[in-house]
Amino acid sequence: MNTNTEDRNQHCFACGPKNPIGLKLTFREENDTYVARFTPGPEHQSYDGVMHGGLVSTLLDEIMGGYLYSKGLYAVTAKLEVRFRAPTPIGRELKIQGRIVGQKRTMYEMAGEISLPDGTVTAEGKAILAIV
Ligand SMILES: CCCCCCCC(=O)SCCNC(=O)CCNC(=O)[C@H](O)C(C)(C)COP(=O)(O)OP(=O)(O)OC[C@H]1O[C@@H](n2cnc3c(N)ncnc32)[C@H](O)[C@@H]1OP(=O)(O)O
Repeated sequence: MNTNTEDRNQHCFACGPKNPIGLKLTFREENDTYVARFTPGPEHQSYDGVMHGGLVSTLLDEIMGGYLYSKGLYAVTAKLEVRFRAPTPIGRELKIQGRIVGQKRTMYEMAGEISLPDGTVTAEGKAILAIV
């Protein structure tokens, strides 16, 4: 683990600006929801034209964990559940959203969602994050 606080998380696969093969997500908060947008390319696919399910899970993991991190809470994912409702297509802008659902002591229950410009939800996430 990198102990240099200046450099910490700069190589995160999902959001690190210094990761040359990362997704380089950026975020904003809207009405108690964390939001990012990402357009997957051919390098992110599994079957032809469909985003890889592991990367769909990465987007959901990041939006939920990143939201807590943005609030100054350093959390790790203790549990992640993904429901793949529809194929997530390559080449269309995805809206990724995450929010806090509940909290018990150091455990946060989070929810996430990925949707297409027409509002179709392609994946939903539920996660338990542990503050460390
Ligand atoms: C910019 C940053 C954005 C980051 C977004 C991405 C985040 C990530 O992907 S982080 C990487 C993936 N995650 C990890 O590597 C985490 C690895 N796991 C761990 O570090 C530990 O297992 C950790 C911290 C989650 C829990 O460890 P520890 O505190 O020792 O707890 P543990 O002894 O397992 O459990 C204690 C209690 O916590 C609760 N708990 C632990 N895990 C869970 C869980 N998954 N669900 C519900 N409750 C849980 C339970 O009450 C448990 O008691 P019991 O075992 O009796 O049910």
